[in-house]
Amino acid sequence: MTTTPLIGVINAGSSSVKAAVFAGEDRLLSCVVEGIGQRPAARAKDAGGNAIPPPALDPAPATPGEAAALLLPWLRAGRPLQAIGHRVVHGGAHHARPERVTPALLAELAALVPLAPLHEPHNLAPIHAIAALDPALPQIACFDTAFHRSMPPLNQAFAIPAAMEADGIRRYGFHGLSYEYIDSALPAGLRAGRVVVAHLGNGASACAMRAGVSVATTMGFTALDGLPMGTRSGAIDPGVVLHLIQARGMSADQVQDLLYKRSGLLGLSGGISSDMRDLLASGDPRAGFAVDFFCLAVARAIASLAVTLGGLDGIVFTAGIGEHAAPVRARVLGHLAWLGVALDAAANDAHGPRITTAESRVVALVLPTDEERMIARHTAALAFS
Ligand SMILES: Nc1ncnc2c1ncn2[C@@H]1O[C@H](COP(=O)(O)OP(=O)(O)O)[C@@H](O)[C@H]1O
Ligand SMILES: CC(=O)OP(=O)(O)O
Ligand SMILES: [Mg+2]
Repeated sequence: MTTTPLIGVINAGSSSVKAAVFAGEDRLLSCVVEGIGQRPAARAKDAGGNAIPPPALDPAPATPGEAAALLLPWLRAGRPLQAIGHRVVHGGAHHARPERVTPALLAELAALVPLAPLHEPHNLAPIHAIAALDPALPQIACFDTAFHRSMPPLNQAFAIPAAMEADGIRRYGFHGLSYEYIDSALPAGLRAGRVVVAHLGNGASACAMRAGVSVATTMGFTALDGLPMGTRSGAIDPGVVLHLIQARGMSADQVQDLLYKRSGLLGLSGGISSDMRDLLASGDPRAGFAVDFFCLAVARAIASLAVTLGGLDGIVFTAGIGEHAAPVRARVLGHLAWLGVALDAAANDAHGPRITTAESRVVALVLPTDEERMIARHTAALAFS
């Protein structure tokens, strides 16, 4: 009798680490560690969604890499995992699909750390920890950039000297595992249509896709471009960066810290919070300004991405803010009413899945993303094919 292999998954994001065990499409258990670097807290669920004791966070992890190392023994307790899949945010120009981890691959990925300073080190740390503990256990790296390698050259280029693109300075795009999962969860009729997916979490981006293929996306060479995020600026006039260095005497490290860690919702709100929950609950006008800025930026991105598709049939909201923040969705869609988007307010308050009226020309949906399931699918396909 053959048994379905058990696959462990580690998904280190910028503000959280999610981990899970899958047997085929069955999610046996999952855990999320949030508040890393501040007040870390863990929650865990069994296959039925019931709370189970999470791993002890002792010592308290200061980075997602440290949290992932604590999660590993918990994932493996009494369970012989046959492979582990990891989200690796940046795969660079040469990795268009998931790959088995080898020392050569790890050396190549280490060179990409400066392009994803909030993610790549934390993605690679657990891979190294597991390789040291159990060198025979197959590990699979699943790249957030891979899904976007299909984008047409026009949507990958920056308007800089062409030779620089050949040297790798181009739009890579991120959140690809999330977009790929959402594609698999779209209703069949919409899947063939012109769809913009808004992945709005602590990191946020949007992607124009059609028939399972990424056409254009808001994030760029790094996960700093595009929409404003929890603490990242999103798109900003590059002249500001030059000014900060040349006229204000800031070092490159100081500018990096400013744009990655002190900007976005946190910066716009005057330091109130990077968390959309806090901003929506706050009566402070600076929090309201940050929320307004975010909603308008998302709506502008959706309209701009619709151009790359030649029109728009569907909008999907996903990730922490997209799945849970009804007021944000309502405001974004309000800005897009002129495109023929008619919000169903009651359905939106109930978190969908469909949040537009039957008459709406464009359908809007709320679909929970599942990057871990996508990683498990890729890992099983690659490790046991
Ligand atoms: N109920 C909610 N209302 C508004 N925002 C929420 C809610 N739940 C979660 N969020 C937002 O989602 C973000 C986390 O999203 P998630 O996709 O889990 O992040 P990550 O980028 O770490 O994977 C939080 O920073 C928070 O702002
Ligand atoms: C790429 C990225 O920004 O990821 P996250 O949303 O997990 O921070
Ligand atoms: Mg995420």
